Amino acid sequence: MLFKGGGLPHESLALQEKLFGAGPDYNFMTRIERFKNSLVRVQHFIRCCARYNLHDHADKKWFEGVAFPNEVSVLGPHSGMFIPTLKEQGSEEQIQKWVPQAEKHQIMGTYIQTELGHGTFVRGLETTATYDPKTEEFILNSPTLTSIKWWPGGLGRTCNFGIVMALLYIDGKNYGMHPFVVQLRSLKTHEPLPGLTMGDIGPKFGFDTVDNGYLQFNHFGIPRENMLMKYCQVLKNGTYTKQTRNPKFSYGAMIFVRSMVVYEVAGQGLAKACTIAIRYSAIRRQSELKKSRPEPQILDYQTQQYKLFPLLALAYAVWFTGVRMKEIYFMVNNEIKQGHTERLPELHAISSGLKAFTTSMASWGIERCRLACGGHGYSAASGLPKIYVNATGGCTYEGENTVMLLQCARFLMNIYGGVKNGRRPSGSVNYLGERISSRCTLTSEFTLKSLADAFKHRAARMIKEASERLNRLQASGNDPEDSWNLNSVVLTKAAEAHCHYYMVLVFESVVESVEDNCVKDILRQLCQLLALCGIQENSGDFIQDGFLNNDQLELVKQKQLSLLSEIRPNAVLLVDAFEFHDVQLGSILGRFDGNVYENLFKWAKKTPLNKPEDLIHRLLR
Ligand SMILES: CC(C)(COP(=O)(O)OP(=O)(O)OC[C@H]1O[C@@H](n2cnc3c(N)ncnc32)[C@H](O)[C@@H]1OP(=O)(O)O)[C@@H](O)C(=O)NCCC(=O)NCCSC(=O)/C=C/CCCCCCCCCCCCC(=O)O
Ligand SMILES: Cc1cc2nc3c(=O)[nH]c(=O)nc-3n(C[C@H](O)[C@H](O)[C@H](O)COP(=O)(O)OP(=O)(O)OC[C@H]3O[C@@H](n4cnc5c(N)ncnc54)[C@H](O)[C@@H]3O)c2cc1C
Repeated sequence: MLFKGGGLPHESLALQEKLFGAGPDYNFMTRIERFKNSLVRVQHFIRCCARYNLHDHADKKWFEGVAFPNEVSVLGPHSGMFIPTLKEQGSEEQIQKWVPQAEKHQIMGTYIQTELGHGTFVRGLETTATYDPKTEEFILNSPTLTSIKWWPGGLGRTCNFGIVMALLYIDGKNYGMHPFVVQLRSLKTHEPLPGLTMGDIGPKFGFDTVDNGYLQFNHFGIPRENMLMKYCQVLKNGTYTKQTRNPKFSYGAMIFVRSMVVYEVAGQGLAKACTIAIRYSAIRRQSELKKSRPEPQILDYQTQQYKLFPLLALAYAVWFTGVRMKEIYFMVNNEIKQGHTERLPELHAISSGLKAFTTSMASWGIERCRLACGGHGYSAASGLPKIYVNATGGCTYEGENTVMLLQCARFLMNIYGGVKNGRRPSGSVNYLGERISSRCTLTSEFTLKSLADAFKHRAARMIKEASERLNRLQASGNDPEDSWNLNSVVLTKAAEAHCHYYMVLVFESVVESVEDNCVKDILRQLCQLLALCGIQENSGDFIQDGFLNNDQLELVKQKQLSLLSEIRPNAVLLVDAFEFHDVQLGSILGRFDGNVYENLFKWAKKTPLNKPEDLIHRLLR
């Protein structure tokens, strides 16, 4: 690991200092300036990776965090979607043809699926790719206004290639959604190719540094060889062949990004927000805790600890879960490459569920961190607004969270139904094969095992009840689709309970794996706090079937509050342990040196509004 801990080559830090610190500040730029500035940094990033022979993936990701603090550049869709899709869905010759160019950034690609009228419902997408055996071409077309491609990152001005998801038609027959490699712009002039209408979709809630764009096809021809043909082929004469029964292989890029989002977006975003809020809370002194005593650090108020320490515990939990999610993705993906696709449904379910669960929790948590920082939390100088608007996009892109929870619930219903027919579940759902014990083992010791068992009980019960309610709805005369919709709130909650249990279980396993007793004790406290807060915030789920009683809930609350003061001495160390460089944090409140006020004043004086300009003076006269 070349750069972990900030061993970044000096000039890159100098560039970052210039871009963020001494020079024009992101917060003082217009949207166009931010976009152009991001492109400058993309070029610098690519040059540095070549100059320092940066190939280790973790090193590149760390460096990306410095070059693009809390923002997505066009490298996101390019390396996060375009290249992985080529590798996963392309034939050997297609990989050889396009991947080297893409990895050298000779071509810049994006992933073009969503349309003006459809994002969630992929089967409702309208862009067509009609095969013409005479010219051996696919003719791409946007048949309606709602079929215009809309949202893809980098599509507006930057990317000259894209993977386009379109309905394949041969001899009038619709073969469904397939991926096509499409050159969008001339490699010489960078102008859109004839037959394409393209542009940027305009300002957004965040993502200022990315030109999310639109693309309208007007009978645009591409060679037959441009359909990605690892799993399905179209021969010259128009014959369609396929090597897989599972039509969802073409959805593979989405599983990859969902699996990565847990760590890269939710985990990193929440950990940064906790770092900023907890460091600032140790700096900020306010009000009077005791008469005639100096103003205390706001981190000494129990309410401030109650706001932030459960989020710190959650940040560690999402971080560990994100690492595990990546491990599972690469393991199952390798199995699929060997032809073993049995675990694809579970991978789809757990990646959908955890992507939804963790991005929702992280968005809520980042905003709570901002609120805990008072007025300065509301300043762009805190870095928290930018972290929030970029992280919360993860609740929508790569599958809107409600829909992703329903996908997870669909898998859980299938598994639960199978258990009733004698099938033994495995992996992340193995607990659904166990008898649900109604005996609660929670004691005042609150062992991690007993806490995990409580979440297991809650998830198993809610999945069982969702399945039984679905059956009752159907038995009372509703057709399967209406029964599903009338049960969908219960189903999403069952999916959340499953993901919550999964996250507590991962955290427990990490704590048990730690050998250093001091670290183990501190992480155990965080895991206990995570679980106790989960019980407190969802107490109805735990007392509904009598699993927990009021006395036990009182014990939960007492332990939760006592943990706050136990964690207080280590709180700053626990956020320092994330090892974010100041440039990665992008926050004056969260500076490692704690020198907040002097730098806040310096920063404010640089704001463009403070530049003496006749126009403003005239207006103010
Ligand atoms: C899944 C849908 C909702 C429904 O699909 P549908 O076809 O209708 O299927 P169903 O009828 O519901 O189910 C049929 C069966 O198919 C199974 N199924 C469904 N999907 C899959 C799948 N993907 N894989 C396997 N199996 C699947 C389903 O379970 C059913 O099985 P069964 O019958 O029950 O057995 C679908 O419509 C859908 O997916 N909708 C969501 C659309 C979506 O996700 N769009 C995303 C567009 S791209 C986008 O948004 C890009 C955003 C990028 C933003 C920038 C990101 C920056 C952050 C980068 C993150 C880090 C990257 C790091 C990279 C690096 O490390 O370098
Ligand atoms: C920052 C950002 C970057 C993006 N980048 C890309 C990209 O690079 N490439 C790309 O192709 N796309 C991209 N997208 C588009 C993104 O994938 C879609 O926005 C997303 O899939 C949601 O689809 P939609 O916008 O059509 O919302 P809709 O599907 O219209 O959803 C709107 C609302 O309806 C609800 N809803 C929809 N269907 C159901 C259902 N079945 N059950 C219950 N509720 C439902 C949803 O919960 C949601 O609240 C990006 C989006 C954002 C915000």
